[in-house]
Amino acid sequence: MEVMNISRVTKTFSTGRQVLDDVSFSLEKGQCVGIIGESGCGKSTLARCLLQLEKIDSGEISLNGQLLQDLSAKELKPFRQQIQAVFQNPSASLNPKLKIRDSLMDPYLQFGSQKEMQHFSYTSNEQYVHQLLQAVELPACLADRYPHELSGGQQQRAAICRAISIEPDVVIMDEPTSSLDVLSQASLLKLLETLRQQFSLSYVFISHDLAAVASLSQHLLVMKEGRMIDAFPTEELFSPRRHSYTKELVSMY
Ligand SMILES: Nc1ncnc2c1ncn2[C@@H]1O[C@H](COP(=O)(O)OP(=O)(O)OP(=O)(O)O)[C@@H](O)[C@H]1O
Repeated sequence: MEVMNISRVTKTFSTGRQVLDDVSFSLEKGQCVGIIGESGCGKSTLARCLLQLEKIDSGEISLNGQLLQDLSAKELKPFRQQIQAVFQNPSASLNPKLKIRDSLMDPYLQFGSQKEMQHFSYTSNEQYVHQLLQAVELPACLADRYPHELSGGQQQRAAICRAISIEPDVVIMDEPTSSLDVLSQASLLKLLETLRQQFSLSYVFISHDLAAVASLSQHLLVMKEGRMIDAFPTEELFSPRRHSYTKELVSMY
């Protein structure tokens, strides 16, 4: 089942620079689409457009069959609980002034009480936060700490925890492992895979790290200068039919 569809999206900034040019792809429920490309090719802009944090010039972005780009902020609100984000820097998701428990409770207080949850249950804040931390393999004692009292890996787990706390359909991840050391990256990728399977999450995983993207994704899209120049199932990454630029990226690993 398709959860998200992106069709012929273009985006030009006020500087006159066209950053996205005719970008199309779809995301199936429970699957991960990986988007790879070098710095400046438009990956983060695409993530921001998918999240409706940037307006697109033309094309269509739909979530569960609903076109998003023409909705007002008020009309978008019900869709905000279906699509969540994880960014490279966990501080984009975790308020430094809030204890982890309060950051984790925030999406539920905004949206969760209106939504039937399949995997988490709410009887008290304490019990709900405990379940959330357990899902991302963090000890319950971290609930009472502030973000700066966690390691980088723990902060990113808490950011992921917040993103999945109201069981969204789609999680857009922009370089979620890039700020971490190699060991923390590997364990975070393993956790993301477990969560995808456990909660039937659909991911858009954006990174310049081909190995990370390929390890998590069922489908890969290659971006260059704002365009999708190659798209294929991950098992065909090494096929001789790949675009010359994809082969170049592969040869760098
Ligand atoms: N708000 C903005 N106004 C004008 N230009 C922008 C804006 N945001 C991004 N750009 C430009 O758009 C291009 C694509 O940027 P973007 O951040 O989407 O690339 P990226 O592929 O995510 O790069 P990186 O991997 O380095 O984060 C860059 O040339 C950037 O300078």
